[in-house]
Amino acid sequence: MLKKQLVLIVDDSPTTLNILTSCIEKSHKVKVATSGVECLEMSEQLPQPDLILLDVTMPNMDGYEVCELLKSNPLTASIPIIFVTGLEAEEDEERGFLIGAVDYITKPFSQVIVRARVNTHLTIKLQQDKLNKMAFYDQLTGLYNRHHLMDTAVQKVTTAKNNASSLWVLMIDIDHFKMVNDNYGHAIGDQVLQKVANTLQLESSTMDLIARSGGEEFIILFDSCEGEEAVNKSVGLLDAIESLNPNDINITISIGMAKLEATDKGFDGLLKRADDALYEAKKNGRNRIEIA
Ligand SMILES: Nc1nc2c(ncn2[C@@H]2O[C@H](COP(=O)(O)OP(=O)(O)OP(=O)(O)O)[C@@H](O)[C@H]2O)c(=O)[nH]1
Repeated sequence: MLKKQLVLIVDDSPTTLNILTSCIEKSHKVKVATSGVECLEMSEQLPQPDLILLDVTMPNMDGYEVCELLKSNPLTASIPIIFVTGLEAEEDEERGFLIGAVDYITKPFSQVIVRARVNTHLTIKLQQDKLNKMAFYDQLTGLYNRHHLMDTAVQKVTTAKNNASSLWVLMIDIDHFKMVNDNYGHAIGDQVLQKVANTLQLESSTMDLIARSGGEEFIILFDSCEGEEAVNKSVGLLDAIESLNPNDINITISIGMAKLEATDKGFDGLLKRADDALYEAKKNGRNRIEIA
């Protein structure tokens, strides 16, 4: 069964809150906020709302200001907002759309219309979330995919160069993975990939960016991490996989590491050095780390 989506209703009038809640609470989860400040706080809290019904005229901070703040915050920018308001002039409605609302409902409202519009925008949000998931994440392991990693890596290179901070790239490849498929079958191979991915994620810090770049290959970016620390972290990954024994199969990985240099113009050269180092690690016997 589909998980119920969450709607945050924001209004300083308890009567309006009650009517709107009764309109939609049968089909959706509902939370309420009675001020703009409360709305901003609740919008960042997990689980985040899938949709916000926002009153315009409220004391202290009006709905337009709340909407602008939500849209300028990367954590809340993608939450759709419907204004529900007594202001019915065309300029008011235009202003609502111009600052990023997806819809505008004027009071007194029809419950049927509110329900229909809420359902429409929740459906769009659900589809948008699914598309984002497919665009950014690897289906088998749940890690980021190569496409997302490449986009993010370019930004990280720019940030590291501007701040003169360090950035490391690790290319990781499971050793002799073809034998796992050949000996145990593709389905077990998939389970091994999932367990390796999970371990790499658990062993890394939340700041590290981990992606499955294809097949049995992974890429990790270490941000603001100096040489000795980066090497220690890589050794930790190597050891964790060696002792994992997924499905009672002895698995090891090889790692190629490279550090961003002042001469690097973008991410490609850095990635190529990590790839060359990985090739050396394979050539020199596997289950080992080589640094470019
Ligand atoms: N089960 C499974 N296997 C995959 C997947 N993607 C790629 N592979 C397999 O991964 C294997 C990679 O084999 P190779 O490139 O020869 O490398 P290897 O056997 O790991 O050998 P080295 O890298 O040299 O240590 C191939 O058998 C691919 O079919 C996947 O999503 N699931």
